[in-house]
Amino acid sequence: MGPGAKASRPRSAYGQYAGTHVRSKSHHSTARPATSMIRRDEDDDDEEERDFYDDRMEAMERQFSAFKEKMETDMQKATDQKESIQQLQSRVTELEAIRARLESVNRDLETDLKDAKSCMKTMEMEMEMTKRNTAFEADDIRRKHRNEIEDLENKHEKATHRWRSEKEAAEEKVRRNFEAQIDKLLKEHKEQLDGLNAKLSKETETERNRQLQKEQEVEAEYASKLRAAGIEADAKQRELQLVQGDLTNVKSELDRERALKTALQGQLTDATTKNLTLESSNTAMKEKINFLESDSQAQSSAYNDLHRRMQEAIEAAEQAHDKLRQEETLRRKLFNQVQELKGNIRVMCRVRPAHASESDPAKISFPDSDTDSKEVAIQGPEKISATGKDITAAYQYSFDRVFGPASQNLEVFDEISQLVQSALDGYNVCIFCYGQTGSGKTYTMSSADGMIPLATAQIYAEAKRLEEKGWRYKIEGSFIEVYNETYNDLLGRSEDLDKKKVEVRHDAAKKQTNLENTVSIELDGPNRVTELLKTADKNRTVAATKANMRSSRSHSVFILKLVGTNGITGERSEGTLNLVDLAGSERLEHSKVEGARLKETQNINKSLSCLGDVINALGSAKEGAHIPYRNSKLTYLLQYSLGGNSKTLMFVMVSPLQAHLQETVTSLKFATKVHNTHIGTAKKQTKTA
Ligand SMILES: Nc1ncnc2c1ncn2[C@@H]1O[C@H](COP(=O)(O)OP(=O)(O)OP(=O)(O)O)[C@@H](O)[C@H]1O
Repeated sequence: MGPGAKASRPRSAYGQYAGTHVRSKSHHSTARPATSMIRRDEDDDDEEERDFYDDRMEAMERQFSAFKEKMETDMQKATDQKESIQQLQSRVTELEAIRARLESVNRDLETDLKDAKSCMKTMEMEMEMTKRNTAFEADDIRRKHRNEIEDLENKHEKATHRWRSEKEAAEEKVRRNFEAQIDKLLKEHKEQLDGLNAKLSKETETERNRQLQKEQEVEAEYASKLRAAGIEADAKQRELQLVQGDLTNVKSELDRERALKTALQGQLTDATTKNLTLESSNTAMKEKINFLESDSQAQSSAYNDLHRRMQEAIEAAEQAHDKLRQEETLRRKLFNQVQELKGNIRVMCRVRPAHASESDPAKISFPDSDTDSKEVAIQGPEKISATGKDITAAYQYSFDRVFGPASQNLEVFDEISQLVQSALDGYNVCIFCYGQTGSGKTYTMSSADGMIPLATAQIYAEAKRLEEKGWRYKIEGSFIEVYNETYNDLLGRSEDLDKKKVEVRHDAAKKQTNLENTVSIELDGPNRVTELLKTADKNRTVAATKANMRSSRSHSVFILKLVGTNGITGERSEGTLNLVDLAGSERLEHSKVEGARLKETQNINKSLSCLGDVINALGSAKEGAHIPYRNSKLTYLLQYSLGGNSKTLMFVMVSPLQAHLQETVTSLKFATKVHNTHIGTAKKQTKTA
């Protein structure tokens, strides 16, 4: 910097140092010659300049040391920060390691959770199975008890019968003994009586003789005494008084004798009375014997009468049986007429109860539950229009019968028991449950007190009752699953599921369906049904592990073939009872599923819509018109159980939840369509041999 710039240089830039400035260098300056003013001025300028530079240097040094100090402090700080960064980095590394460890633990836990969940699922399934098995076992035990009670009752009846015949034999024996005893007693009594009579007459005779002898002796004595007295009267006057005294004595003795005689006569009278009493008791005894003899005659005549009346009763019973048989035939005819009047396709609706865990129930009401129980009303979600009006949609449906959430399976069965009776009478009957997954189809059909166990129990009881009317029934059961448009035998080996080809053949002439490659079990006792259901359930469980939710995605058809023959009237009837648990009816959108699930969904939608088509065609078609049974495996299997020659009942099952409202309305609409269908008259499969 030049000296010229000095005047304009702002010192204020260094002003901060000005107050503290120590001019040590300026004092150190050499003395200037006082002779030359110019030179002195120049020296002054130099000095000033030097001062200035000194000041600057000092300031710079101070700045430098301050800067150095600051640098050192900053360096220190930087070192500290580096250290703390390093510490933080090592902490971060530690935390990273912990996080990695925790993540792996988390992954392990998730795997465990998954395992536990699948374990829980398996356990739930096992529990369900155990529950069902327990229910079936309870049924077994109940039936076993019932059989045991029947056995005991039979035994009791036999024992009573034996006891009665033993009692009769014992009575007969006692009667005979009694008669023999009476005979013996009478004999003894007669002998006694004869002995007594003989003894009495002998005693009487002896006594009479003794009296007579005594009288004669007394008379002889008296006569001799009289004679002696008469002879001696004259001679012995004085002796007269003695004799008179003697006479008095004799008289008194005579009186005594007479009294004795009277006493003896009294005794004789007594003996005669006794004899008479004995004779009268003898007569009474004889009368009694006669009475007893006449009683046994009366008894044998009563027996003959009874025998005759029994024969008459047997004949009357035979006639009554004949009449009963005729009435049974008439009953079947009338029963069928009633069924026809009710229509050959009936629709009933059942709303299941909500579980404790289910909230948000739909608004479902039963307007005529106190009277006919045929209506169900559903209210849609609440909506208010732009003008503020309540425009909540309300739907009302009417069916042959509506069951509310409180209804029990037994109550439901009451309504279908007539159709089960029809199957025994030779009709083809098809009862199916329709509704979305979880709406209660399986509960209604296959639970321990569901339609399948109750229907088979009724069939057994009814078949037994009809035995006395000459009917003998052969009952055969099969259980078929329709999954992905293929048939599976639920009574076959579980290894054969989805492998063994089950064939369905129709005999158009006999209007019968025959299954090939399937196991059909002859149900010769109620326990066999339980076994059958257990096998089917086991196979369904195996199938469920192959495809999740398979039971909801497949149709199951329980088929009972009932062939009855009447040995007396020569009648024969062949009926079939089909109990169908349909796959869940909810319409899954194809776009939302893929792969195996898509195929399942397509097949379910196809078979359910085919069922609707078949019912629709049956309702509208003329005789002989084409019915599209072949369009799905389900309708093909049920060909002869849907339509002209059969009676059909559809249960539309309804979930009580608001979340399922849309599906509920769809199901109820479908059911209404079916309800409005009128199918032709059913024909009974009866032949006369
Ligand atoms: N009437 C009822 N009373 C009591 N519980 C019922 C009733 N109906 C159904 N449930 C219960 O509701 C649940 C679903 O019923 P269920 O399994 O029968 O439905 P689903 O329609 O057969 O379903 P999926 O199509 O999956 O087979 C089950 O836990 C069942 O026990």
